[in-house]
Amino acid sequence: MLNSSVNEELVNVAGVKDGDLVLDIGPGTGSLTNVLIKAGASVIAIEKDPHMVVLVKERFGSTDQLMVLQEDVTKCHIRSRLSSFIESKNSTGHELKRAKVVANIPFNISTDVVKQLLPMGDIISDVVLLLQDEAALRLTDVSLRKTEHRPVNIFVNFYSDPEYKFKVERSNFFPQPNVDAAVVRFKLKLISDYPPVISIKSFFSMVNSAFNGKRKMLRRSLQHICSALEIEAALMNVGLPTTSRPEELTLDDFVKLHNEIAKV
Ligand SMILES: C[S@@+](CC[C@H](N)C(=O)[O-])C[C@H]1O[C@@H](n2cnc3c(N)ncnc32)[C@H](O)[C@@H]1O
Repeated sequence: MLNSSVNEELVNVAGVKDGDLVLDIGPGTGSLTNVLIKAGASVIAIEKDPHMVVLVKERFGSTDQLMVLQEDVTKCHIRSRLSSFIESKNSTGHELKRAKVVANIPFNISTDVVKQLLPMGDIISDVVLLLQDEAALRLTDVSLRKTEHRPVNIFVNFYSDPEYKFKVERSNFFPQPNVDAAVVRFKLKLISDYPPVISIKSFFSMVNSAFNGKRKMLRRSLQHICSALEIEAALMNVGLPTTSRPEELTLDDFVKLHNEIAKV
């Protein structure tokens, strides 16, 4: 990162304050980690590259605000790492509740990381990421109604309130990538604020099946769940046309439809 103010803005967007617990994914040489530590946070950094791990440990050797884990974040058991850290801090008189995630992650793992983190609202309050601009727009724009974008939008909006914060031009990076980046914030919902579905697992299974039959009417793509007539009846009962296609439904429509089908 050539422009260090971008790291400061990431930390500001997350509202990091003294005593917060922050997960930094891919600390690299530690430029973002440094801003987090200066803001007074306790930082858990997960870094895959052993050389970077050595580098970042050397850079912050004298601080007890940093724990570096040499792991691949997509394979890491983040929940147990965070909860055991919170428990051990709280046993020494702290009052840590939920962690924040602030990270400048490689673009190729961003969707996996978003899918991994958003369902952890019980233990994480905010996820602030620097993403490829196109991915940032796709994940946060609730008005997008393109078939290929909708399943992930249903997922993101089920678990969080997403917000596109600002664009970061490619000239801020070295080597310069051939795409721009953007900062996004996901405010994670507590479990009690999730849309009221009868079963989260079967809800997402239905959403995914609906979109697997791209541009197909739901009465056809959901036929493995129940008959076309039953799907048509469920659509009518929730106030939707019997000819509805998945890209025409909002998150709320999917929730109502799932709960209606579950009664069958
Ligand atoms: C774009 S650099 C970020 C550097 C740093 N955060 C900064 O602001 O200067 C990405 C870092 O993520 C690390 N990384 C890549 N894939 C990873 C993975 N699956 N798990 C953990 N770290 C990963 C890389 O080794 C690299 O250090």
